[in-house]
Amino acid sequence: MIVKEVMKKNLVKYYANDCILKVTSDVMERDVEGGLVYNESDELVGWFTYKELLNGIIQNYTELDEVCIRDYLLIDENSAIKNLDFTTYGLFPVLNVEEKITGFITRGVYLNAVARLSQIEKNRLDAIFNSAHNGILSIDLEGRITAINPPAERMALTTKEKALGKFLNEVVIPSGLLNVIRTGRGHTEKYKVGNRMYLAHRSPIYDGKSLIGAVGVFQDISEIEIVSSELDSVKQLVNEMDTIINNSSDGICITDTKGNIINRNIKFDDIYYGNLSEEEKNNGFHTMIEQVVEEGTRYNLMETNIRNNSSLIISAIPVKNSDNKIERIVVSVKDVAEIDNLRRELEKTQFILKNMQDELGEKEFVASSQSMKDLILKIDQVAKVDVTVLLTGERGVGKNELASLIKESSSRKNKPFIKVNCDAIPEDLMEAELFGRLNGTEENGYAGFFEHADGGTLFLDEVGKIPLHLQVKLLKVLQEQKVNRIGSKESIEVDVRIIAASSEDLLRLVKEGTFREDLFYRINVIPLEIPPLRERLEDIPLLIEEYSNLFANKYKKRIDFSSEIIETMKNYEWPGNVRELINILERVYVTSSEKEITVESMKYIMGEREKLDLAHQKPFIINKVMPLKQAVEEFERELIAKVGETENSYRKIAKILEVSPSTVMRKSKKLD
Ligand SMILES: Nc1ncnc2c1ncn2[C@@H]1O[C@H](COP(=O)(O)OP(=O)(O)OP(=O)(O)O)[C@@H](O)[C@H]1O
Repeated sequence: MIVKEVMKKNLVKYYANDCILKVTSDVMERDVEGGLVYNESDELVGWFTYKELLNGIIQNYTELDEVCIRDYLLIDENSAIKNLDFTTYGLFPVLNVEEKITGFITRGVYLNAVARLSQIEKNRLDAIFNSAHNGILSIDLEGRITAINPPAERMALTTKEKALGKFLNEVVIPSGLLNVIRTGRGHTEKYKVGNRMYLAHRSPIYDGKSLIGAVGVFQDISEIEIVSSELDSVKQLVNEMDTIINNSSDGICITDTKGNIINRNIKFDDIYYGNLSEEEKNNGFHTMIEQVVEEGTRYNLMETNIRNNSSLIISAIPVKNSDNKIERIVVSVKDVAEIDNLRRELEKTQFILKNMQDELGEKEFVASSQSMKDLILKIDQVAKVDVTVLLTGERGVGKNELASLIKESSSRKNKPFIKVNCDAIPEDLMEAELFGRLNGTEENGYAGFFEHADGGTLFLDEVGKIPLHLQVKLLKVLQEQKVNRIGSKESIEVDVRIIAASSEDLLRLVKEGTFREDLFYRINVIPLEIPPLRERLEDIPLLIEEYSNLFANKYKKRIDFSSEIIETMKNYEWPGNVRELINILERVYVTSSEKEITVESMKYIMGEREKLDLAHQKPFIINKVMPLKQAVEEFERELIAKVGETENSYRKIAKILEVSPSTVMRKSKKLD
């Protein structure tokens, strides 16, 4: 508000010689509180108010000149009202921009204007007070409520009418405001009422230097608290996600729908980027992202890892928001080499476990013939010495059994015993299986059988099946007792006792050039030949007894074998040696419903086995309904068993069935 808006316009000019009484009645009539005084030349000489006129009347002065105040201060009509100071002057003459006197302003006019200003200000503050989102409540020094706005009314479940003038404690529970009165200091506090959370800022109210009350501003922060705790859980989630992403063994990358990378882990750089040229790094990715965005579904891709020739499985998965719109794409890259390694490790462990389980078998080793007794004696002697033993003999004579006996009688009895059937391992995998592989990084590599057998015994069954190019490496390992994993220059020391076995004549293989002579002499330190079963017929009755007990237990029935039967069995050739004898006994137990087997039935069963060639032409018969998976497994079982009856190695069976030897081995194990 400025002077121009409230001043009295200069309507009447009073002169110094004007009569006081006349001027008084004129001023009263026009209700103007005072006026300006001029001389005869119309120049301003002073001013007066009621006070001066009254004083003149009391003093019996006659002319205005005697009471007017000649000291004056001219003010600009655009001056702010609030800047005027009426302590020295009772009236200010007012000048316009042209410096002409246009009126005056008196104390009364000024006070009126200030009162109006105050009212406006008060209304404004009231409006703010009442429309503030936060609750505001003030008290006086006694603790009585002096003001409360609608949000505070709602928080305190009261009304302004009820609350005003009441003691604070009668209206609200937290009484922190009284502390402010007591200490004169403000504070901030968080508190809970019911299930709502509040934040209070409490401050003292001072009038100049003296404390006159306290005001509290209360904010309902329940929603903020919820949002903040949600934010905390989101932060926690982000942390967890980061930990998962950064520690994943797969490469993970998160992009927006344009393929811009938002987050990716080190593995992703390692597996995926390591595989790309600079140019591919820039745009190889985008084609896949575009496809996912266009089709809205997962996209899978298989690429070759140029560094280790293994396969990379790349998947791009869309992440949709609640409106089913794609927001992000998660790309994961998996190096199949790692899965392969794990699978190999698993197979190896299963293999080792199986060996151990075999070890735990209940059956007794039968050696009643003189030749076998002599052999056991020799084994007992050589077992104690850490020399390489070569066990030879036809298939099924018991080479595996004797290898176990050697290990059992040796000082390495409680150390690892790894049996490796060299005939069962595909040629291209054999090197890695025996000696291990480095495969880029330390954790990607895996140990071979030599490392697994460290400190113990390694049984190399069908050693003649090791291909020529690996025989050099094997010889080196045997001589130096050190292995180098494929791809590694570092040698690993191993302390392994070797037992080798072969059903083929190794000397013949040496002559044929498929087995190295130096390796032959290296493993042929202690040769032990196991005679075929037909040359140690004395073992047959005991073997029958041993395995008959075993099957009686397994099939929960007992079948008696008469001396006639035993004689019949002694007359058989046993081309498959002890393994064949066990198979025939089991067949008797499975097929016979009688307590005693007749010579005819026995001959028939043994004769059946001689006619195995014919069995190849026998059709497979489905005689009951079963799940397809089981049927397929049974079919596989039949098929492998049929071929197995004529072929004595996994490799030969595999060749006929046109699968890999490891498949045959795996399936036969499964069928066991
Ligand atoms: N003297 C024995 N006493 C008890 N069981 C025996 C005896 N000899 C062999 N067997 C059993 O006969 C089966 C074949 O034996 P083993 O596997 O040791 O023969 P192998 O000569 O190693 O055969 P392959 O050359 O096919 O590997 C096994 O079940 C084994 O337990």
